[in-house]
Amino acid sequence: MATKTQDLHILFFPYMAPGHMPPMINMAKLFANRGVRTTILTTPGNTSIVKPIISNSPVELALIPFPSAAASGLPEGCENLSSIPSPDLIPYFLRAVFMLSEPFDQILKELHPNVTIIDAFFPWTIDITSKLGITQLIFTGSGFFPLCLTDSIEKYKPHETLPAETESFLVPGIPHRIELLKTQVFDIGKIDIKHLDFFDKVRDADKRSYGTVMNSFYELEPDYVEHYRTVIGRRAWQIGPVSLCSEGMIKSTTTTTDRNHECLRWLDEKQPGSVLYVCFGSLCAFSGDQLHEIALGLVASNHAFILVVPKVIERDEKMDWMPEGFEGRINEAKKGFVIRGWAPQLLILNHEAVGGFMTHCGWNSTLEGVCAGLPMITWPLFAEQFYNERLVVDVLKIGVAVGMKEHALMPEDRPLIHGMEIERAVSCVMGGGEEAEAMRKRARELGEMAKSAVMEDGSSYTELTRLISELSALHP
Ligand SMILES: O=c1ccn([C@@H]2O[C@H](COP(=O)(O)OP(=O)(O)O[C@H]3O[C@H](CO)[C@@H](O)[C@H](O)[C@H]3O)[C@@H](O)[C@H]2O)c(=O)[nH]1
Repeated sequence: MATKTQDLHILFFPYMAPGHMPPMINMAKLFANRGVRTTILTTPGNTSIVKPIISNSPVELALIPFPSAAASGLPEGCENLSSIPSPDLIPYFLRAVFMLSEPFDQILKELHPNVTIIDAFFPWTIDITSKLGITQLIFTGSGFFPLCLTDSIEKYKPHETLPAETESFLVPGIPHRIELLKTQVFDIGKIDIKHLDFFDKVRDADKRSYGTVMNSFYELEPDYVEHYRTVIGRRAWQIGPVSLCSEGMIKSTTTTTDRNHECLRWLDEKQPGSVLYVCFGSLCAFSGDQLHEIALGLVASNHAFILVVPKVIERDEKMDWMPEGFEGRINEAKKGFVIRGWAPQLLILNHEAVGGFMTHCGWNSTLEGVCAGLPMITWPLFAEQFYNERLVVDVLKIGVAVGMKEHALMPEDRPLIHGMEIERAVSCVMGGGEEAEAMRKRARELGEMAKSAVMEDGSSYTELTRLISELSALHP
C-alpha cells in the first residue's frame, strides 16, 4: 500500500561532530528517497560537511547562525566539536550550543516542519517543539546494546555497591552475561559537574520525545531491540546501517579527494584480507608514548597496516612518537602506510585488501566495521565505547580486546598498552588458525546481514516504511 507522504516535512538537526553529522544526513536522504520532504539544519561553518552528502538529492539545507562571538572564548569558525583546538574550550562550545535555542525557535516558525529528528545532545529543543506542536524524534547516535547497558547501570548502580577490592561486576537484567570493570563505566555523574545537568536534560528530553530513530539493524542486536522496547518501554525504529542505505551510498558519501587518496592505490597492491586498518575515530587523542607502543606493536606483528594519526591525536605536531627508523622501515618494506589527518574510512574498510580493523568502538566505526564484514581489535577509550566493545567481543564474537581497562577522556589519564599486547591482539585477528577463521566467517556473515537489512523488504527497509506510515498518520 502506498504511503501518503506529501504532507510530511521532517527537519533533521544533527549535533556538530563527525560521529553525529554524516549518519543523520544519510538518514535524511533515506526519508527523501521515499518521497518525504526533508530539511537539514546546521550552522554555516558545517555546510561543507552537509553539501557533498546531499548533492544530487532533494534534501533541503537550512542555516542557523552559530554564536561564536557571544560565546566568547571560542575561536571564530569553530563550529564543530572536531575543530576545537583544546579540550579546555569544550565548555564554551557547549554554551554556544545552548544559545542556539532562540534562532531555532524562529527557524521552526518559518519552516513549519511537522516532525523533527533531533540529536539527543540538543535536549533544550524539546521545550520548543512541544510548544509548537511538532512531533519530536530523537537520534542518539549509538545502538540498542549500549543504551540498554546504560539504562541497567543507571537503574541498579551495580558498580557502586561492590566491595572496594572487587574490580568487576555483571550488568543486571540484560539478555547476556556481560561483565564490566568498575573503571569502564561511563560515569555520566562525573561529567555533569561541568555540564549543567546536561545528561539529566538529555534523559528528560528523551522521555518526552515521541521515540528514537536508531542507526542499527534488527539482526545485529535483536535481544536488545526487544529489551529496549519491552523492558525499558521506549518507542524505537532501527533503520540502518544508514551508511549502506541506498545504492552507491558509500560513493555518494565520500568526496573525490577521498576517492583519490593515495592509500587506496597502496591497498590495490596488497593481497585480499592482508591489511589491518587502525583508526580511533574523530575525537580521540593519544600520548606520544602510546603512539610509540602502537607503532612497535604493529611492526612486531609483521602484518601490513594503515595507521591513521589525525591532527587531534598527534596534538603536538612535533611530538616525537615514532620509533627510530619506523617510517623508513615500513615504507621500504611497503608494510605500513601512515595517514596524518582524515582517512577515507568507508573506502578503506570496504577495500578487499583490508582484513581487520583496530577501532576505538565509536558506534559509527563499529557499525562500519560490521558492514564491511571485518573482524575487529577493540580499544575503547571513553563514552559508551567500552559497552560497544562487549557487543563486538562477547555477543557477536567478532573481535579481540586489546585490553584497555580504564575509561578516560584525557590521554595522560590512561594506562599504557604495551606493544606486546598490541602484537598479541593483531596476531589473534589477522593470523591463521581455526579460531581466527571462525571469527572472520562470523564477521562476513554479519556483513551480509547488514546489507540485506537495507534492501527492499529487508528489516530496516520495512521498519522505515512503518515509521513513515506512523508519522504520516499523525500528520494527515
Ligand atoms: O580519519 C577518519 C576518522 C573517522 N572517520 C569517520 O568518522 C566517524 C567517527 O565516528 P565514531 O566511530 O562513532 O567515533 P567518534 O567520532 O569518536 O564518535 C563519538 O560519537 C559516537 C556516536 O554517538 C559515539 O559512539 C562515540 O563514543 C563518540 O566518541 C566514522 O563514521 C568514521 O568513518 C573518517 O571517515 N576518517
